[in-house]
Amino acid sequence: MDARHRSGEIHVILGPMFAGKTTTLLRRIQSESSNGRRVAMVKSNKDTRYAVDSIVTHDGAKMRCWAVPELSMFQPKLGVEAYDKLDVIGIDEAQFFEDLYDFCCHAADRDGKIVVVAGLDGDYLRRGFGSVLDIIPLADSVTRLTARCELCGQRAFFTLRKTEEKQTELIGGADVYMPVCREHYVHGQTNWSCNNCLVLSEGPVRLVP
Ligand SMILES: Nc1ncnc2c1ncn2[C@@H]1O[C@H](COP(=O)(O)OP(=O)(O)O)[C@@H](O)[C@H]1O
Ligand SMILES: Cc1cn([C@H]2C[C@H](O)[C@@H](COP(=O)(O)O)O2)c(=O)[nH]c1=O
Repeated sequence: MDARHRSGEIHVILGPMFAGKTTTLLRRIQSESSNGRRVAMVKSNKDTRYAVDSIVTHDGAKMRCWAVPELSMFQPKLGVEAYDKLDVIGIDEAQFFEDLYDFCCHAADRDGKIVVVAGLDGDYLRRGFGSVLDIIPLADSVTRLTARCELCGQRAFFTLRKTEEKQTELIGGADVYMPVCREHYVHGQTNWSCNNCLVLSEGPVRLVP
């Protein structure tokens, strides 16, 4: 059946860095493809860490994708005919797309696509990242994955930045970030502010050389 004639779906995969979001996305897209669905993957062209035109997990699994600055450019880049034939669209690094909400709405509600979205729900300060949290009310399913705390092995819910850069967007991997549990997130900050309180802590870990 043509995708336009069935109702679409939106599935969202969230979590800190190293939680397996991209791995889960790739598996889902590969499984849809094995079931005969026509699939395409898209990521932000801001992320050139491992490859320009592939989505790559931290342990090296990869799949070809379209890299675009904004999702509105996906259909023009792919071509209208190819877009119309698609059943499933996988989006990685969703936090970098400002037009995520509109794209997901149109793709699922209007065009009948199954959209699988992977991204960071929070930035290094644990604030909502980009438009990722905005699409939760649109979703059929939301899966929040956890990583392993790099300092104690407990479940990690947060991403700690190891460097002193302050801008929200800073492309990087294990050189810049690590997954941590709540305790090590709090103690890993040399100073941080929350709800107007400032805590100065030396903590057990020294992150900034
Ligand atoms: N601290 C870490 N540094 C580098 N790789 C890690 C670390 N923790 C986990 N990994 C690897 O990363 C994989 C998950 O990669 P990926 O799916 O790309 O995660 P995400 O997209 O959530 O960042 C794990 O299966 C593991 O092999
Ligand atoms: C926490 C945080 C992350 N980023 C960047 C760092 C990476 O390039 C991506 C996340 O990639 P992953 O597939 O989830 O491992 O986002 C950022 O720019 N700002 C942040 O606060």
